[in-house]
Amino acid sequence: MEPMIQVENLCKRFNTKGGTVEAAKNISFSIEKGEIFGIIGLSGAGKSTLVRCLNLLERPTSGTVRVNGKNLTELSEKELRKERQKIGMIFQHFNLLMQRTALDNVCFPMEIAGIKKAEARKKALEYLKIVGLEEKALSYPSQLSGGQKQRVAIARVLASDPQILLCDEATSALDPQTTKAILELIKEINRDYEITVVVITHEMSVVQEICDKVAVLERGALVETGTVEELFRNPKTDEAKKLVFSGRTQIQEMKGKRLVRVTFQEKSSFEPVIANLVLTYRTPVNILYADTKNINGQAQGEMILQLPEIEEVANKMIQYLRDINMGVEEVSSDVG
Ligand SMILES: Nc1ncnc2c1ncn2[C@@H]1O[C@H](COP(=O)(O)OP(=O)(O)OP(=O)(O)O)[C@@H](O)[C@H]1O
Repeated sequence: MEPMIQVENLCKRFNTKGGTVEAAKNISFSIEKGEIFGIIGLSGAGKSTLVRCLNLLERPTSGTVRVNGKNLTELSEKELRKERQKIGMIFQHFNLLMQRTALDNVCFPMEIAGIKKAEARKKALEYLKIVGLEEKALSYPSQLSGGQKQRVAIARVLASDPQILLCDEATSALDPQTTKAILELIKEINRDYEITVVVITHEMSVVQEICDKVAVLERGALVETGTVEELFRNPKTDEAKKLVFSGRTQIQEMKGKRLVRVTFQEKSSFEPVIANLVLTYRTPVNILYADTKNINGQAQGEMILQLPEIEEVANKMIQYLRDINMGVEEVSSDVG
């Protein structure tokens, strides 16, 4: 099957007074239909430029962008407008029309598409219901919380019946709890409406929460692509390591002394637990030993972890492991 989005040798250069900025350097990747694909990078890496090139809001200097097999760079303005309707977008600052109610914001793309007012309102209410905001239909954006505003923006995207949803730092202005809820909603939409999703973010936790695959951008170049699991388990480039942990220096400086023995029922649960632990506290741990033992006919996993030196982080990690029902005991450093 043809990829939903296929980018080949995409370059974008900006000519500024200070010289030429290469915001995208020979980027190639493809996104399959129904996938949730993350593009992650630090500030200035070129994420916004790349996502704007995907719907040609920004015209690439060279290279191609194919959506559903159509090369967008070859289309006329009129054809391009038609193709763009299939690509919805949500933003960090929501971009709602402040003078319109939530309902009228959702009606907006339908009005432009020439749908009759009564029908548009009926549909808009349905979309607001899908995003869990039916009772706020007549509220103005200024009367809504950040999470609610993003829900309206998502309902507005649904109203244009897109095949692709581009999310440009869509949760960056939200608190962790609201972020989780919005990511959950995006996942639901991806599943229920088979909308392919592209998530632009600087936060690894967002990628972990929602993405199937991820591409790492560094100074305009795509340095690593793979499944989210691969990136967590084995980040190859420095940039990916920097994103997975909070910084390389921290890895080098790790001199943790405290050892804990962690036990659990299934060996299979060990990898996601460590990935989550490292990601939650942005600090690596050393696995000194891991095995499965057969105890009374039951598979029992056992791990010896070396925790980071910072006591506060180590204590939090122990609590985290206890909270998810793992057996945790401190051991002296002469184990093994
Ligand atoms: N219109 C423009 N004219 C000149 N330079 C630009 C333009 N847009 C972006 N750039 C430059 O391109 C590079 C990438 O910027 P971009 O906004 O795509 O990065 P980003 O990863 O989205 O960063 P952030 O997360 O901070 O928004 C930067 O060096 C930026 O200064």
